[in-house]
Parts: sequence; C-alpha cells; structure tokens
Amino acid sequence: MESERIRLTTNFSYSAAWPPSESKGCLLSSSQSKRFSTALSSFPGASSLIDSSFVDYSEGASRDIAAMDEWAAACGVQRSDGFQLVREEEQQQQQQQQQQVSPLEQSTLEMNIGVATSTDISAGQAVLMVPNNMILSGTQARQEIGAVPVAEELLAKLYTAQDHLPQFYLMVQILKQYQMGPQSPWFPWLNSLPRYFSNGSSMTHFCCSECLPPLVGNLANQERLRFIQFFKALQFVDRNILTESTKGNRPLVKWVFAVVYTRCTTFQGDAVIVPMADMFNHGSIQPNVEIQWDGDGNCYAVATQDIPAGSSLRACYGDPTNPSYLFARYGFLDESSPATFCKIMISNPSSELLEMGYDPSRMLFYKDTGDVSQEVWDVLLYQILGDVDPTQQQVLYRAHTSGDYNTKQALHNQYYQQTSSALLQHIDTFVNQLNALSKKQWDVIQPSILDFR
Ligand SMILES: C[S@@+](CC[C@H](N)C(=O)[O-])C[C@H]1O[C@@H](n2cnc3c(N)ncnc32)[C@H](O)[C@@H]1O
Repeated sequence: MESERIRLTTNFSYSAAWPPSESKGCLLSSSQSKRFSTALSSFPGASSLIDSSFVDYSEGASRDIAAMDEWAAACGVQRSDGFQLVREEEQQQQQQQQQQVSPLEQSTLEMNIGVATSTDISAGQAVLMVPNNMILSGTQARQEIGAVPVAEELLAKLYTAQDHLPQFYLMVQILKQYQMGPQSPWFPWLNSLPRYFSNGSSMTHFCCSECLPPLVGNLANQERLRFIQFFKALQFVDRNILTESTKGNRPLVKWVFAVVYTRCTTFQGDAVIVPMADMFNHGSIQPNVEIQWDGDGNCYAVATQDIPAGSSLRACYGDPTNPSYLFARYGFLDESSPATFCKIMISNPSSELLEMGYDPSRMLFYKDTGDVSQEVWDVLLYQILGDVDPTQQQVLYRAHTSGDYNTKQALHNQYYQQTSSALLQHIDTFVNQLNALSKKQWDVIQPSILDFR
C-alpha cells in the first residue's frame, strides 16, 4: 500500500491527550507495554483470548474483528463518529440501496472487511488517529532484534528482494509477536487478520507461469520468489529471537509474509503496519482518505473530499491504471481500473524499443473507450518496420525521440493496415490461449466430478 508521505500540517479535531510523550515507533517501553497489556486485559472477551494459546492461522479459522476493535479503542486509537468496520459485500449492497450501514456485529470467517462512515465527513477531517507506539515498523524491529548480516546478504542477491529489508524485519517482528501468543501486545490485531490470501506469494509456480497472462504472472512470480528467499533468510535469525519450529514453519511464515505485503505501507523508507489503518480497502475511483503522519510518527487517515454518510472509506494502494500490480501484490482484481492489459510482452527489448515506450505496464487497452495506448501502436509499428523497412524504422525512431509528431503520425497512417492486423492477430492468439487454458482447467476438473458420480 503506497501511502502519501506527508507531514501533517492541518488542524485536527482530536485532543492532544495521546500519545504519551516517551513513545516512539514499535518498540514498547515498559510503561507502554503495561499500557498495552492493561488494554488487552481490560476489554470484554480478553480472558477468552488469554485462555487460547496462539493465533490459529489456518484458512478456516475465524477472524476476531470485534476484539481488535475494542483493543484499538483501549490502546488510544481515535476515530471519527461514524467510523465503522464493515463487510465490504454488505456495504456495497447497502450503498446501492442507499441504506445506512450497520455496524459489524460478530466475528467473521473469511470476510473482506473495510471501513465505512455512517455520518457525513468534511474534506480535511481526520477519520482515524493511531498512536505511534502501536505501529509496527521494520526499521525499529531491526534495531530491536539486531541486524542479521547473512540474511541481508542473501536478500541483496535477489533482485526481487533488494530494498525489502524493512519488510523482512517486519516479518520477523510479527513472527516474534506470534510466538508470544496472548502475551503479545498485538495479539488482538494478529487474531483479526485474514487467514486466506490469493496474492502472488500464495500461488504456485504453475499458476504464475501457466494460468496467468505474462505480466501479471511475472509479477506474481516475483512475489513468490521473494517469499522463498525470505524463508531462507529467516533461517539465519538467532534462535533466541525465533525458535527453530517458528522458523521452519513454512505455512506460518507464508501467512505472515502475506500479512506484511498486503498491509504494510511505506513511511520515510521504512515499512510499517498501522493497525486499524490497515483496514482501509483500495479505491481506484476517487479514493477518499489518505494516510498522513505528524512529527511524532502518529498516523492519521484524513478525508480528501467531502464524504456522505453511508460511503466506504478507501485509500489508494497504487497506480490504478494497471490492475496487474495490485493483483500480484494484494490478490484482488480491481474491476474499476480504467484499463486492462494488452498482453504484448517482448523479452530482451532493445534500448531503442524501450525508448519507443515499450514497458509492459504501458501496454494497455482502455475499458470504457476501447482505446489502445499510444505505446502499443508505437511498439507494433516499430517492430513491423524492423521487418519490412529498417530505414523507415529509423525514421520512426528519430521522429519519436525528437518529438516530430507529424512524421510519426504519417508513418502510423501509412502502415495502419499492418499495425491493426498485427493487433487483431495478437488478440486472436490471446483468446485462443485463454480457450486452451479453460480447456486445461476443465480437463483437470472433469475427472474429479466423475469421481463423485
Ligand atoms: C490492507 S488490507 C485491507 C483490509 C482487508 N480487506 C481485511 O479484510 O482485512 C488489503 C487487502 O484487502 C483486500 N482489498 C483491498 N481493496 C480491495 C478491493 N478494492 N477489492 C477487493 N479486495 C480488496 C485485498 O484482499 C487486500 O489484500
């Protein structure tokens, strides 16, 4: 989740009662731990949590959202009056029927939880404030746990894991909290997390390479490879920090890895997870809240526009024009994304082709208008000219790099027949591939149906 890294300058309606002046980051001082523990044992249902030992992270386990909600309030999280955690599907139905949202009533099994407001909110108003000592930080975790040089060297070797050190230490920190069971100050948060993930790291190699279109398959595979590397690097963490059984527990580590990557945001080069703020879902069309920070590292979610009662509160996770990135990282297909992929993928593109604008993320078809991105036309024409007339290919290349629009357009007009039929052929090939994949899926499913007869 890419957040705005804005220092807070606006005035908020909250009182300055929070935070305690000594609090910083995710390291808990003894007084903070006490405050967390007090909060943990003082809300209803806490005793049942303490009786149970570890968070059950199996796919069928239910999420205790209500306990997390109470825990957050007890720990100093402040919210606007109508702020509610809701089930996304119900929220959407209610919005369509223009009804008031109802609060989340009981714990949930596999639900997509989001945030909504039951009251009007004005632009600029803070809807949420999370004190800094509740925020889990990768950098703070590295300081607390101590750097693991061999793990860092290993991660530095893999391009998909470079620059992901804060996420690695965030994962170690969450595993450490998991090991503490109900003694962890974050236990209610851990117990409220989703158990099932459908993002790249939870896919198999077969899924990434055979079932997904090239770009999204490639991105999903990067997530998967990063998990494999994190798992290897984890083995070098001191056993005083993580036990051998925690480090060797692949399903547990995979769950925590998915938690980190679907819920962390970046702040000043750090990877952080802000409990409660991690409940905002993504909105492509007019996201209405953004994350901000004050000078003490307290986190705020602020309305970016007037929001009527009954609306979902949504943040923006990243570039909405290209749904593949969100799918690979977060595991959902953003139906409101304005564009979808043209599946043109060129391995080892030349520097000229790159300068012509070739970039898998720019190979787009726009859903509403049916338009094809300019980069698709330019790349196709450049390739066709390479086959039929290399001199003209250079004319196109020079026109493109010098901004000579007229010459470029004239070449596009001259070769329109060829570029459009290449595009149609590409689409036909892709549709045939999809049919083949559906058939493959059917071949796999059919025998299992017959088994039940
Ligand atoms: C930061 S969490 C948001 C809270 C989450 N919905 C929950 O139930 O805990 C990110 C995850 O929420 C889900 N999500 C977020 N935005 C979504 C959207 N627009 N459509 C479908 N799922 C979404 C995805 O599963 C994603 O990995």
